[in-house]
Amino acid sequence: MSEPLLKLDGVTQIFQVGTLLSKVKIYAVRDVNLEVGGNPVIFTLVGESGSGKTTLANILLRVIVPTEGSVYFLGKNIRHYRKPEFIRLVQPVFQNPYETFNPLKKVETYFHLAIRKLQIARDNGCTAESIIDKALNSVALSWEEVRGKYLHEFSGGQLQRLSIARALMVNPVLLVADEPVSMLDASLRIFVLNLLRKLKEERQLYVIYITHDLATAYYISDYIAVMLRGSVVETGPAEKVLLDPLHPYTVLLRESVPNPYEEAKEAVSWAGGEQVLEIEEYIEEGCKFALRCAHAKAICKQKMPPDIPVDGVVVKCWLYERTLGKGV
Ligand SMILES: Nc1ncnc2c1ncn2[C@@H]1O[C@H](COP(=O)(O)OP(=O)(O)OP(=O)(O)O)[C@@H](O)[C@H]1O
Repeated sequence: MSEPLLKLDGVTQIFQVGTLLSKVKIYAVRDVNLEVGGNPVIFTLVGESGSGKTTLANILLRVIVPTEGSVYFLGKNIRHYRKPEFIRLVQPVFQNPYETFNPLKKVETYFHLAIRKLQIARDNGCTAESIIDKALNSVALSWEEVRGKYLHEFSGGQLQRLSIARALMVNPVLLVADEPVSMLDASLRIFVLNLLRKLKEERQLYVIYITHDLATAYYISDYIAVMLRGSVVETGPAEKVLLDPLHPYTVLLRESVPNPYEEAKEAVSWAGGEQVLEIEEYIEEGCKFALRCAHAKAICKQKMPPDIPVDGVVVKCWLYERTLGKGV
């Protein structure tokens, strides 16, 4: 693949918040530059509440057109894909599987609808049931187990597998999974995470995994991008970023997880405990961590650091400016 699968170039999303009399612009996502490519990977966006993960997911899924910047899929701006073409390439998996399916309709209705809308069976010369069965088998379910049943007849874990199966029916290249396991209990969480890994290996599927949970991020990710108040502060191979973090914010996060080898068992308490939206951190021009960082210098509060490559990782921090050959 010559072009990266996914490339984000200066992606920025500004929202207006506040009342009519005191409106402020916040950067929900700010100047995000990322590339996902090479062999199929699970690329995780991890961040506390309000860090911009869902906004970025919505941009990747074309639900939102970013205020600035562009997203390229296989070298082509995602805005230039026709809708059916884009749907076949990129599929979402949402947090709450109970909201994916209407309780008054049989779950199979959604599978048949997708087949009809996207003309999947006709293109492949297969029957609808065989396509549904194949997608269900990928998530360890079968047509027999699903036929004629309604939402209340499935567990949360089964429903999340069903929503993954529905996404798989079009044989997408990329899944954008926004907090897909946060509403499941621990054993089901591991099952669904392992399933995503299996799908990556067996179906050559790329996955953007979005989570606030550092432990599951460590468990599943090949690459990781740590988000804070709309900015990606550190990105690179997951082991490197999580075990040997460079950005002071990632260091703080890492210290807040008792033991990363406790695979996805522990709920992560974010640094600083309960998150309070610090509106100043969204609005300020400088680094989003400057107000809380022990290493902050004058420049940190004034100017957003650039993306600085350091030893296979990219870090947005003035501490590493010297590696750009300028000296701090
Ligand atoms: N439509 C909107 N209008 C105004 N502000 C918004 C809108 N959508 C998101 N925001 C704000 O943008 C910021 C980022 O929100 P976003 O939902 O992307 O973060 P998140 O990391 O996904 O958080 P969570 O994990 O809580 O869902 C937040 O301050 C949020 O309040």
